[in-house]
Amino acid sequence: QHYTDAFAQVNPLRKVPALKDGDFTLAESVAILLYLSRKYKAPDHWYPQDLQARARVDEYLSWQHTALRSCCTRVMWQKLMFPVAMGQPVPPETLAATLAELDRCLQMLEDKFLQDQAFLTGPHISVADLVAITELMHPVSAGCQVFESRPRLAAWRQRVEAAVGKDLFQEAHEVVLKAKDMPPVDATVKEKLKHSVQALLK
Ligand SMILES: N[C@@H](CCC(=O)N[C@@H](CS)C(=O)NCC(=O)O)C(=O)O
Repeated sequence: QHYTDAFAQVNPLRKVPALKDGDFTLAESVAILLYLSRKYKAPDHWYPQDLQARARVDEYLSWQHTALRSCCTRVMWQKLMFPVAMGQPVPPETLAATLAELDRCLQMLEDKFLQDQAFLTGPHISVADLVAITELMHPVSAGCQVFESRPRLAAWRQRVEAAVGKDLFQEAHEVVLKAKDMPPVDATVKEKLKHSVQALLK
């Protein structure tokens, strides 16, 4: 669907997510999240007005794109999507290097961001926690034990789930957690995806 002309009208980058609000269209997940939190005047803790509290959230959102998000996506593709959905084996040394990078990223997430706080950017949940938990569910869906040997991160995950509510938490991750059961993609889709996903093999 994201390769159709109709979708390109909404997001010429042909990526999801994309937002259409009346005549206004917007790409990029973080920009969409901040747009929605401002439009609906979400409670302050999600994206605080306070200069430095907001800067902490911005700091996380800037870091995650090239760090946690990048390696969680690559783990999911290398461990699950290439071998299972695309029928393309991944060299074991490539996967091993990506998993080692995930480990380093998780350590940074704990040491630099979470520290001894309740949430990633302080005592209250913010959009940073939402962005982080959704990324972490990608390696979880591929069978990685992200939380098992990390009690601080596991306790944070529980706090995020409690803060958003169990049902919403489950609903938000339902699709990604079912990725392992998806049938192999057909040849046409594989051909279309080929170019955009090859970079995830590095
Ligand atoms: N920086 C973008 C990345 C968007 C992105 O890469 N989306 C993926 C799904 S998570 C996608 O649309 N992949 C399909 C493709 O590349 O063909 C964001 O955060 O929204």
